Amino acid sequence: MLNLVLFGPPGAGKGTQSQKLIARYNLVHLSTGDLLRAQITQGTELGLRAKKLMDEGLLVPDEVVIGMIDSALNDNKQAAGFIFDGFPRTVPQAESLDQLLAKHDTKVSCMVALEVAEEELVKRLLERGKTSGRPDDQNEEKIRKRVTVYNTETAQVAGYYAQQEKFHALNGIGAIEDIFGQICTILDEQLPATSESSRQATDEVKA
Ligand SMILES: Nc1ncnc2c1ncn2[C@@H]1O[C@H](COP(=O)(O)OP(=O)(O)O)[C@@H](O)[C@H]1O
Ligand SMILES: [Mg+2]
Repeated sequence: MLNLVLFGPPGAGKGTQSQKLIARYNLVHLSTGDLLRAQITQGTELGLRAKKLMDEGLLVPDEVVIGMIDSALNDNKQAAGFIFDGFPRTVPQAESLDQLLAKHDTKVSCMVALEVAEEELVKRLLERGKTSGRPDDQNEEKIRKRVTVYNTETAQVAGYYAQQEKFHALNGIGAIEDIFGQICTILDEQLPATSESSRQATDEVKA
């Protein structure tokens, strides 16, 4: 299985790249933000609690998002792999993800972090806010608050994966296609030698 943790601050391009990656690698996209917004739309109790925190740019408690990921993994037992987008956001969440994946006899393949400077994030999210309908995209103060929460609470998750030699950083400023190509290069290295190399080997045998 190919399990990618796609990492980066709000507005870094995780959702954009995830849409391209799921098509190419046949992965299931698990965005905790999207899962929480679905709960809010459905008006569940969990959604109501989450909305208050999300509107303020704050993190939802670890056990809430871990529970959602646990169910999503159980609901997708046939998946070729997953993209974790917006999760894990804390080190305890990263530790829980390892435990959850171990129950399914798999593990995180790698983390790709998209690095984008704050001014560019603010610009992108204000632009996204014109159409996203997301209350947390609507004003600059809230956006900066989310970036601060990312820097203080979330950025250290990168160190967790660096220790395991799974960390890859990319410049998230540039053409969407170029960044996609760079992520693909990293992911292709993670794949077992089934696709490119063994296809070549098979061709050689045939020839
Ligand atoms: N490489 C890029 N260059 C310019 N704009 C981008 C790039 N990647 C994403 N965007 C735009 O930035 C905004 C945030 O991207 P998104 O994928 O929603 O980020 P995230 O999921 O990390 O919060 C979107 O409006 C998107 O169209
Ligand atoms: Mg997103």
